[in-house]
Amino acid sequence: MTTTPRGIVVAINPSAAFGRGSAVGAQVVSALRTAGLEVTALSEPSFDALVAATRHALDLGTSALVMVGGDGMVNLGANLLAGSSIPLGIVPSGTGNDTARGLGIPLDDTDAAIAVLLDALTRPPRVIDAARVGAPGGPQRWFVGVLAAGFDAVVNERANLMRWPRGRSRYTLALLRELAVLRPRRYRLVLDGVESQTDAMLVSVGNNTSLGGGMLVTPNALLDDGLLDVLVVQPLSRLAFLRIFPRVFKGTHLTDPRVAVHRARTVSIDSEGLVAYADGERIGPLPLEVEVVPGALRVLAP
Ligand SMILES: Nc1ncnc2c1ncn2[C@@H]1O[C@H](COP(=O)(O)OP(=O)(O)OP(=O)(O)O)[C@@H](O)[C@H]1O
Repeated sequence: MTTTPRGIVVAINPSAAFGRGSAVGAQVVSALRTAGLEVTALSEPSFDALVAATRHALDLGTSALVMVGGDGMVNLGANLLAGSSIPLGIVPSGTGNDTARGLGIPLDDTDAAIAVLLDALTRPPRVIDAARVGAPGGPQRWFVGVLAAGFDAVVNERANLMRWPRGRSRYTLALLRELAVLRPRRYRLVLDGVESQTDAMLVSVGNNTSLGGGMLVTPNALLDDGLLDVLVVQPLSRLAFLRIFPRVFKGTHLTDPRVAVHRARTVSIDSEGLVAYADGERIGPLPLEVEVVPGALRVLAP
């Protein structure tokens, strides 16, 4: 199939939010066609097939790439488009949708998200930062939202290993299981070249504000300030951790003296036996190096 530069590519994750993505995808394609756009709709049986199909469609030329899915799909879009002039659109249909949330795209109203997308297509795209992450000397990949390298990453790894239950309760169950064995970990952090060793419960690196479906770990992060917000939560008893944890949903945990946020352009993180996640996707074991690239991404957002 050919795509004229005026055309738009829509990549759909049919399995997003445990199957919601398929219906949302059809709705998006139909609405964009009704609005007069030439749409190349891509939905494949596997993630790898979708990556290949999307790459091919981008090679043929497009005026925008719209991802229908959750943060994992946005992460794919960012990895395909960072550094290019093609804008990334998002119609959220995932579980967490934290990138869309931070960009101000409607989350639970597909018609409203489509209206925002169509409106954004009439204006120059918004320019935001993206972050590059990789093992020292290894290949790098992009993320837009938050990199988790503490207790939250441990919960994510645990939830991914579970086959049951479906939906968000999987994360709740994983959270409860990991809370039972909660302990601080020793970290080596290098922020803009300044090294420190610290014990911490949570270390997150935010380009955006939230992860896990609205947990505002780095509530003051700005998508266009050329900086990363690095959250460090000092060792806490299980009880103290449980008291602070609900406050993360409102971002009010920052007032606790055991919680600090540092700002940096480059961050290296190391801690033994930890696997990091970014945009909800598994990145890999620490050590990792993160670097913000100002203005790397164009997005179709309010
Ligand atoms: N057919 C498919 N097409 C695309 N992705 C797929 C497919 N099947 C499974 N996936 C998986 O879906 C993941 C991305 O999911 P996505 O982020 O879109 O939704 P989610 O996980 O429900 O939401 P969120 O990431 O916001 O919590 C990919 O990592 C990929 O492995």
